[in-house]
Amino acid sequence: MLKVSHLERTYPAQPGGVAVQALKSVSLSVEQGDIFSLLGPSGCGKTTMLQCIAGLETPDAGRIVIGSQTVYSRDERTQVSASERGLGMVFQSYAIWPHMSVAENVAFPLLQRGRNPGREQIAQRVNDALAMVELAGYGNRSATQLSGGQQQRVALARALIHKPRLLLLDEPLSNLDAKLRDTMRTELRQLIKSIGITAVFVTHDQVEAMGISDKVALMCAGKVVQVGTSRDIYLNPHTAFAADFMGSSNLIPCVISDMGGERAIATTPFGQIRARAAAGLRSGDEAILVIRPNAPIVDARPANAQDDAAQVTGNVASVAFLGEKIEVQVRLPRGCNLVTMMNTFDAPAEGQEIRLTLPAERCIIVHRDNAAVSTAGDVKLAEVAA
Ligand SMILES: Nc1ncnc2c1ncn2[C@@H]1O[C@H](COP(=O)(O)OP(=O)(O)OP(=O)(O)O)[C@@H](O)[C@H]1O
Repeated sequence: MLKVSHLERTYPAQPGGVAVQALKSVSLSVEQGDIFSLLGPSGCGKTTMLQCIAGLETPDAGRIVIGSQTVYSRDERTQVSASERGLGMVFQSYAIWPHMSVAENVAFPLLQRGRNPGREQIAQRVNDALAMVELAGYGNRSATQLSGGQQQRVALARALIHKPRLLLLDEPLSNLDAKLRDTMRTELRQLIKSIGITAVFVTHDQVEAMGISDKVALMCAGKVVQVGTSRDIYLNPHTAFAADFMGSSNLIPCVISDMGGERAIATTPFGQIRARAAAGLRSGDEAILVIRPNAPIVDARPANAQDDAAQVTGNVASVAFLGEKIEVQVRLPRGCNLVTMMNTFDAPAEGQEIRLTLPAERCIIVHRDNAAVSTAGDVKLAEVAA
């Protein structure tokens, strides 16, 4: 449905500033009917990407194809205008007009284009769009009489009124409070899926991306660094950045001391750990061992994993109460802290000795990159190598 190839966009330097390379040869493709998220930290290029797809920003190079239509190609000198791309957009601010009724807000794009389709047809299309977002019967209300979540649905109805082939959403939930955001995330996914439209969704919130998307493109500094389902990126990150941004992780510097078949051995400050390894790593490489907080099994040894699970012993440094779960920091040998999640009812005492089993299939060795190695204390890689 959408294919972006080698897209480049550099914002020219402002007086006294430097040029910003916002997109560096970005390629991705989105399947028909998928909700596809662009996820990454602030400034990584998500909005620039979305605006290039929308035709609101002109790339410097590359190609964008929507359906079978090339809407931008530098080589072919093609540039289809935003209004001719057949897209619907929902922005962070919703851009709902407070002085208009719900129906007038939704009808706005029909009247804007200067081809007024006639009262009856407008009313029919507004009613259809409102029904799609489950706001049938709300047309005569003032837009200000709606809750934040309902206003967001009005914005969605307005984006759908032209029956777009692709829906673009730029952080559409970020103005809602935390609890409503959770509800709306589920609701928005159900709505988009029931309409059957393909959607590209921009967010910097990994929980939001995981909850709403069929696929995620993880972006960092103008590049797409990994594409996959949320589950795939969570379970099989390629880099420390991907592990750190998608979920939370213990990132431990290590050296790969053996690589055989599906398992590798990571030499870490607290011993040798068997783990899976990301593609492209070799024996002798300096790398990062990723241990998700929910990976260790506390004070237990799985009966069927005797040879494939390392055991480490440490002391409880701190216990943080988070409701259903508690976060336990375990101080391991040579200054390493490992964060693990435990059931609230199993809370250990601070200072208590604790034994962790680390099954190999739950640990993964990934490529080093610039992600902060956050939980490994002050251990230096050189020490590990020694
Ligand atoms: N009009 C502009 N002129 C100059 N630089 C810009 C412009 N728009 C964006 N940038 C820069 O381009 C880079 C990418 O910005 P972009 O808005 O695409 O990132 P983002 O991932 O959407 O960030 P956020 O999540 O904060 O919205 C940033 O360094 C930003 O400062």
